[in-house]
Amino acid sequence: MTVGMSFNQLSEEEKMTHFLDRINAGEKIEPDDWMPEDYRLQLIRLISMHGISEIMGALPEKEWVPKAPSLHRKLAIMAKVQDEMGHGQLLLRVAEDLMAPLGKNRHDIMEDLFSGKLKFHNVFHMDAPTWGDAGIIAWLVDGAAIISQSMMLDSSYGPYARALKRICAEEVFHAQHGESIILAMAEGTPEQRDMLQDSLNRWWESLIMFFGPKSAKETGNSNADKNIMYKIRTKTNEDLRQEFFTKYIPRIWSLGLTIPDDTIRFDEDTQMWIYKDADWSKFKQIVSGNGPQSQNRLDLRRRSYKNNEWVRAALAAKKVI
Ligand SMILES: CC(C)(COP(=O)(O)OP(=O)(O)OC[C@H]1O[C@@H](n2cnc3c(N)ncnc32)[C@H](O)[C@@H]1OP(=O)(O)O)[C@@H](O)C(=O)NCCC(=O)NCCSC(=O)Cc1ccccc1
Repeated sequence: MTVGMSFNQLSEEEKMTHFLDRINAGEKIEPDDWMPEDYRLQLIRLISMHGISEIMGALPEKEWVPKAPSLHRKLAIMAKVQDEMGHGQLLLRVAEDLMAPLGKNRHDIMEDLFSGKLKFHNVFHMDAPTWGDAGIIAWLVDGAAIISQSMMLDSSYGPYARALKRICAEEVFHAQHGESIILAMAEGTPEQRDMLQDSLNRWWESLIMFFGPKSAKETGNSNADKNIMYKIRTKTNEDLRQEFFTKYIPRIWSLGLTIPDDTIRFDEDTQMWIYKDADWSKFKQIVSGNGPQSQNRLDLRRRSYKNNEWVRAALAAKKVI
């Protein structure tokens, strides 16, 4: 920047260069800083989806709170459900700050969820019919979430990076809770092992989908490519999926469980896992609200939002929110 010149006098191109210099130097962008519109929109897209997924993600395990097999398990799963809701609240606050200059707030996020404009993660549209599913969600879905979120701990957007520090620390506790359920079932009766294997079979394709489709790296124009350029994230969807395989496939095999994909293997030449890809047309259907539990869970969220209207009105009258 020329000495004596204020930031506002710069052309849009010069502002962009200044912004990219800042993020390339590892500086954090804060809510009141100048940011390109595209950066703001990418953050809103990612963080509002992440936040709402945490909230919708509490619902499959919430179903297991009354049915947990012991008091110890009930306390742990209840704490996890509360944590996930807390993560959602934290992230929606971050998204709200980004949306405020566009004249939007949390109500718009909820309306977008109810109208289907704002999608939530594929895994939370699925059934969780047995205790094995509760174990797989905590062990492998949280395990996948830790992998995808840890890559953003040093995200260029300060408020997101700071929120993720707390979220990732809590997700580690969740994954340990899941591992404990899985180990107990894997060492249990033949019926418990069968239940666990059934759950893994049911969840495997959803776990492949969790990281999103392979990004269109060639075009350089996918969300992942843009977000890598903006230093919001550091890895592509496929990098994350491969990391997940490397971490969890040996653990799954060591428990004597089988992965429902007889093509899966590590290729020494490419140092990549070869696997059967997910059905991405099915993924599109699921995330568009046509998964087995999509509408039930959306209805539950809709009802609770409506029932709590009076709380929001009371807080707004007191100017608390
Ligand atoms: C890496 C990725 C997952 C995907 O990369 P992106 O750059 O976003 O995507 P990309 O452009 O490659 O995809 C093209 C289109 O596909 C969409 N899409 C992609 N994947 C999914 C999907 N799985 N499900 C549904 N849609 C998906 C994507 O939005 C885009 O749609 P658009 O074109 O915009 O309409 C990213 O969202 C991320 O890092 N999120 C932050 C962390 C986070 O959200 N964590 C998880 C939740 S919390 C958790 O799990 C903890 C927990 C555990 C247990 C219980 C309770 C809670």
